[in-house]
Amino acid sequence: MKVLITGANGLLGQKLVKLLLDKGEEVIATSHGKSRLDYLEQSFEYARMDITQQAEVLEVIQYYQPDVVVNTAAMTNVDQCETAREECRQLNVDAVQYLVDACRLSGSFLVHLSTDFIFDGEAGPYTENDPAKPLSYYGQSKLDAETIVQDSGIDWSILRTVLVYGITPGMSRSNIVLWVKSSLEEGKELKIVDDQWRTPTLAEDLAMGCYLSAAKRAQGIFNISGKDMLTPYDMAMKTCDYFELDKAKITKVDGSTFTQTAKRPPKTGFVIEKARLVLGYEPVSFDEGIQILDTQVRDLAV
Ligand SMILES: NC(=O)C1=CN([C@@H]2O[C@H](COP(=O)(O)OP(=O)(O)OC[C@H]3O[C@@H](n4cnc5c(N)ncnc54)[C@H](OP(=O)(O)O)[C@@H]3O)[C@@H](O)[C@H]2O)C=CC1
Ligand SMILES: Cc1cn([C@H]2C[C@H](O)[C@@H](COP(=O)(O)OP(=O)(O)O[C@H]3O[C@@H](C)C(=O)[C@@H](O)[C@H]3O)O2)c(=O)[nH]c1=O
Repeated sequence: MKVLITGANGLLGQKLVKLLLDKGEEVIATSHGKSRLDYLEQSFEYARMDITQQAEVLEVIQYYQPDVVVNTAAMTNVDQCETAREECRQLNVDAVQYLVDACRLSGSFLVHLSTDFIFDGEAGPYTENDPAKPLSYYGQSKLDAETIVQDSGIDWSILRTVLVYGITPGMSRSNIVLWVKSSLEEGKELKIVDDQWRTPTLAEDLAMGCYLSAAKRAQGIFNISGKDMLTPYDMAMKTCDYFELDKAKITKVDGSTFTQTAKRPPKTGFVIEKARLVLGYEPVSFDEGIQILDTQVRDLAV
């Protein structure tokens, strides 16, 4: 199948390009900047596509006529979304309408990425049928995008995920395992919350979820996350254990002392039985995920 990926320079984007190439699929990687994928050995197309530019979206998708479009691109800095709301809306909502309209013309199946932050975190872990009630503007933007996709009349799947971790070259943002590891290696002290609950997701598992839903053209909403319910403090302790870092540098705090611009849902996490049953999705444990990440850190350090 011919798959066009938006935001292909991102954490999920890079993992998905690699996975699809390893599977022998035809890949059109796109993003709004220049490619950060030239380390990959296999050949694939790269095209600039700023998804906030409607004409560009239409032109690129009409030109390539992909079987599947995977929309990974988004404004993913939750605190920045709270203050830069217009920019967040343009990228996380308006652009999704442009992608839907283009997919309708090309007949492409759309795989759209969404988040646990559409929930208020009062009743986690969540299934695909639970009512959404976002607390942040980021969460609201991702929920509005889901509505656009669900009301589109095209063929689509929405993959919701949680706290993605992993490593790729040229990352535009960090993630919990990496910033805990690098902060402690630099001798910094950390305050880490123990009152938020997540099912953290290895980027490779999320990429596999995208591949499975695309290959099966599986219609509907699927929870694609890790399987361990942990707090950020638990994750930090596990990171310290694995990388033999100094736990004394980490202070356990809660939301009363650790304030973030955007309100976080306290307990999310996903029930992933539907993805297991319909897609054959099976994630690694958080401990296995750290091991996988470590081998990649070593490879990148070489
Ligand atoms: N990371 C997480 O913890 C979670 C992520 N998700 C969702 O998963 C998806 C992927 O997340 P993740 O890979 O971590 O995100 P990243 O932030 O790593 O990647 C997003 C990519 O989108 C690109 N981008 C930004 N603006 C545009 C634009 N105008 N046109 C095209 N591309 C653009 C960015 O480019 P550049 O690198 O140049 O800035 C970036 O590479 C997102 O939809 C996110 O909402 C859901 C739950 C958790
Ligand atoms: C930086 C920092 C974070 N934390 C906690 C807060 C947070 O819950 C957790 C992860 O921190 P972050 O700010 O990276 O995570 P956050 O922005 O909450 O990550 C979110 O990203 C978007 C894209 C999503 O869709 C969500 O699913 C979720 O993954 O670690 C601390 O406890 N101490 C710290 O110093």
